Amino acid sequence: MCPIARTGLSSSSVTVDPALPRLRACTVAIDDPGDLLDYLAEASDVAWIRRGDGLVGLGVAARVDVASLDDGAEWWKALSARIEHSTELPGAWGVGPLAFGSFAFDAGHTASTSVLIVPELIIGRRSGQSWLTAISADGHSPVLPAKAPDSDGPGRVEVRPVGLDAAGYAREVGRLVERINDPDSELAKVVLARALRAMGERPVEARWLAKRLASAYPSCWTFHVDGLVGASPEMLIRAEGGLATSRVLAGTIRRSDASQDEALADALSGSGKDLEEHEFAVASVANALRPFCSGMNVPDAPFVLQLPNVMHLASDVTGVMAGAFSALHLAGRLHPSAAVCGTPTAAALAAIAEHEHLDRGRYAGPVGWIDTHGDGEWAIALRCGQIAQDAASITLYAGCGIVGRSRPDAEVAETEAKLAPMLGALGVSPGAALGRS
Ligand SMILES: C=C(O[C@H]1C=CC=C(C(=O)O)[C@@H]1O)C(=O)O
Repeated sequence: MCPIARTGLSSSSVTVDPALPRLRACTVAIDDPGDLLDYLAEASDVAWIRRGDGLVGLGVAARVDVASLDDGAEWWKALSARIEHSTELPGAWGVGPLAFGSFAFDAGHTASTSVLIVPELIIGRRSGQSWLTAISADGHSPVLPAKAPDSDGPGRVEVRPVGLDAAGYAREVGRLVERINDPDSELAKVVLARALRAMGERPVEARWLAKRLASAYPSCWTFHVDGLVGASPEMLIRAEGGLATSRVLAGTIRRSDASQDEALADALSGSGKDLEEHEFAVASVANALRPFCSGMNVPDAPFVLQLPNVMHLASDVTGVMAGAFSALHLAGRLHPSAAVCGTPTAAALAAIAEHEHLDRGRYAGPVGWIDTHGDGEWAIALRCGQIAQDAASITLYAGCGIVGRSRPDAEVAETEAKLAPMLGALGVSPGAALGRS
């Protein structure tokens, strides 16, 4: 049995639902367990990996479907108050009992649920320190399980559009550009997405995809929660000990070969159309975060973030929190940012519903984890796909910010570049999947 030495969170001001379980958590330091993704075995297991470090969660100690980020924040706050935690690593950020979650982009326009999962066992590693946390009703001690065996992957994969095909997407981009340029319209930017369904010869497995994504896109946050798997470059909100950080991306150029990188980076940072897209995204995040901060740093100009497939204009917005705000509470204020929705928000949401012809599900919604102190990391679920319940297929998504100067053919090409990570992880050549040889 794991001795209970201290509790995880003060329960002041939390209304405790008696239906919530009482849980005991025990954290122990361990030797390096190797590749964390090797431990993923079941579809309910969760993962959060960057540069080889991170977290995997196995089994389910508690799970809830919630209607909103705020409902999720309340549920976790109440459950946290019922978790007793003993730990060999007191004070270490993100170490201990956690909830992992994935939220729908627009709860009002989707058949998808939003979910929070508290795993029974968390295996973590950060900066050379590894640990195990067990969470259960009886407070048993954590034990490192055997690594799960590798599968053969999905085999031959067939890809088809869901909703709009490339020509339909280009047509809707053209219509949006006309609307945005109409002097009577309040619309300034709309992020329009498209989707592909990839069907495997064998089941599509999160672990297979996550391992390939984590190795090909190490600087991105590779995630898996409830069938949503991807490698996102965009951090909606990271909360650590009173500091809030958001990595805002908008404005994209496709990479070709390394000899072109400098010219491409110059072209991107000098592109008026991309800078306009980016400014809307930064303003939406900075304005939403400001009321919760006593001080903020909003960069005057973006830097160029280089990924294997694309370059993005990027800004790291930081703030010192003016109170104890949880990462999920802040995610609820920031989502949907103009990086995935548009400006102004309500008009952009309505335009998305009208022009996109797609249920986004959890694509472009927050995905991440939260600890019992309210700290955590919530990325925007981009460069991702949702595995079907029967694992026979995965739906892949990509979107682009449309402004008055956008060109339909260039936006189609940009969605193709953004689909490349998931297609590559599935072993499909993006050219073949998109009807180009
Ligand atoms: C909406 C997506 O990307 C966003 C993040 C970075 C750059 C973007 C852009 O340049 O349009 C998008 O705002 C996506 O990947 O599906």
